[in-house]
Amino acid sequence: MGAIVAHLGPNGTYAEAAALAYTKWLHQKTGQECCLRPYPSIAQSIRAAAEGQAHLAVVPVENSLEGSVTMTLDTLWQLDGLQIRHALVLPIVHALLSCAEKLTDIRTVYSHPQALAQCQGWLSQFLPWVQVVPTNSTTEAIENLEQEKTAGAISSQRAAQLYNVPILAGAINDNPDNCTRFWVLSLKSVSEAFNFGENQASHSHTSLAFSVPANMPGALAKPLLVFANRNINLSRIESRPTKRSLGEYIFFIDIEADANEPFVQAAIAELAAYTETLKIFGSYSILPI
Ligand SMILES: O=C(O)C(=O)C[C@]1(C(=O)O)C=C[C@@H](O)C=C1
Repeated sequence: MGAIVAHLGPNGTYAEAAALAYTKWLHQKTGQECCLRPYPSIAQSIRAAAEGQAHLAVVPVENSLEGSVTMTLDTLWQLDGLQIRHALVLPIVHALLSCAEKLTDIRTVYSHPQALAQCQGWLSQFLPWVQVVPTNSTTEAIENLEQEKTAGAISSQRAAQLYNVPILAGAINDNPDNCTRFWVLSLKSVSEAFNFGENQASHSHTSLAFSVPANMPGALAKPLLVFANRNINLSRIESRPTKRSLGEYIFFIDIEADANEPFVQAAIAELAAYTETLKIFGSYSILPI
C-alpha cells in the first residue's frame, strides 16, 4: 500500500519539492511507495497527518534568511500525537514569473510571505513601486498571472516549467545560499504500520517545546540548565506567543541528542518539573539529500 504524503499545494511548491526528495530517498532505502497529496495551507497539511487523512506531512520549519515558519510551529503545538520522522534541507532559489515583457511593466507581486521576505532586498532595488500581495503558497501566486499581465509571482524555476509561465528574473533571493529546513511528520501509529527507514542506531536531533508556569526570574534559565549541565548542545531556540496573554511564551528547542539515550531521558524528566506543558516532538536524523 502506498503512503499518502501531505504537502502545501498547489503542485510545484517548495514543500512539494521537499516531499518528492523525501519520497525518492524513502523508496531507494525501503522500497516504500508514496503518493503525494497537496493541501491549500501548511496547517491543513499538518492536520491531514494528525487526523489520519495522510500518513505523512512534509512541512517547512525554518529558513536561513527569514527564520521560523510560524504556522508550522503553532500548528504542531496545538495538535497532539505528531512526531518528527526526519528533517531535510533544500536550497531555495526564487524566480520572478510573469507574462509581462519587462520588469518596468510589473505593478503587483504575489507570493507566500516567506518567499516575499526572502526577496525583499531585490524587490526594493528593482521593483520599489509594486504592491506586494501575500498568498497561501508560491504556486497559488501563479494563478493570477494569465489574466493580470502586469502581475508577477515569486516561485521556483520548477513551477515556471510546470505551469508554462515565463521567467522574467532568476535567482532573486537576497542571499544565494538561501535554504529551508523541512520536517517529515506522522502519527506514532503510522510508523508502526509503515517502514519509514528509521531503524538506524541513533538520531542526531530531538525537538521539543514547552511553556513555563510563571513569568519569573529563572523561568527559562532552569529549563536550559537541564541541558547545559549534561553537556547537551542546543542547535535552536525559538519563542512563540502562547496566544493567551501578552508576554507569555512557548519555547521551541532543538537539541543535538537522541531522546532514546538514558541521559536525555533523565534531562527530559527533570525538564518536566520546570515546565507547565511539555511536548516532545521526537528524535530524528537529517537526511543527506
Ligand atoms: O510556498 C511554497 O512554495 C512553500 O513551500 C512554502 C515555503 C515556506 O513556507 O517557507 C517553503 C520554502 C520557502 O522558504 C518558501 C516558502
